[in-house]
Amino acid sequence: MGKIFYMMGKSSSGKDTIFKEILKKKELNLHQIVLYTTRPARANETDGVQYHFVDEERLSEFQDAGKVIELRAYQVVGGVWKYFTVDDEQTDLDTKDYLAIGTLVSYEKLRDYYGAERIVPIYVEVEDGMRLARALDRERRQIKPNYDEMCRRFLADSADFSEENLEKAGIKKRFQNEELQKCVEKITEFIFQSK
Ligand SMILES: Nc1ncnc2c1ncn2[C@@H]1O[C@H](COP(=O)(O)OP(=O)(O)OP(=O)(O)O)[C@@H](O)[C@H]1O
Repeated sequence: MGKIFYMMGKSSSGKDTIFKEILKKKELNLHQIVLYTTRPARANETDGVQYHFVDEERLSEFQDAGKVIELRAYQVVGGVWKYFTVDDEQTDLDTKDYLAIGTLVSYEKLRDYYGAERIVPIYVEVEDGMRLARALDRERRQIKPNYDEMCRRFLADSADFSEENLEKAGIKKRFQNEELQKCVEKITEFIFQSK
């Protein structure tokens, strides 16, 4: 039986970094779930790689077919961009295991859709002060740092990943990301055991 290993954590907890490291481990044989979005592709993006870029009409077709597992909509200047997970032919849980990143809410939706035995949460945690310092370091390296947005995300994630919400979602196991390689090794071992 295939499983979806679902990585979550507050902003700058290191999800993206760990995700890439885990995918490099060929022995785990994990596949990616490519999300869908209605936002236009950026110049350096390729359809089917970062996202499947689709229009509202295609989204409606997926919705009518009951294939949209979770959807998030963001108001942006000039419209609304939607990001969503589709139960399409790329996800073959009979034979393959997957690695994905998401929010606590999207985790719960996938779990309700596929069943708890198929979705394994991987919650990454870093002490708040260290996490904020990493977020600031990362932001400083941007060509146009956006400190307002960094602070907004930091505060929003405190609420989204509150102890109460983690408890409600049934998240018990936590992986501390103090030292990257140690954390990656622990998660790799955990995935092997959970397969
Ligand atoms: N163990 C670690 N030690 C030091 N720095 C780390 C460690 N893990 C990640 N980082 C750094 O912390 C920053 C945040 O990591 P990353 O972008 O992977 O976080 P994220 O959880 O994906 O954040 P977001 O949700 O905001 O995109 C990056 O600059 C990354 O290089």
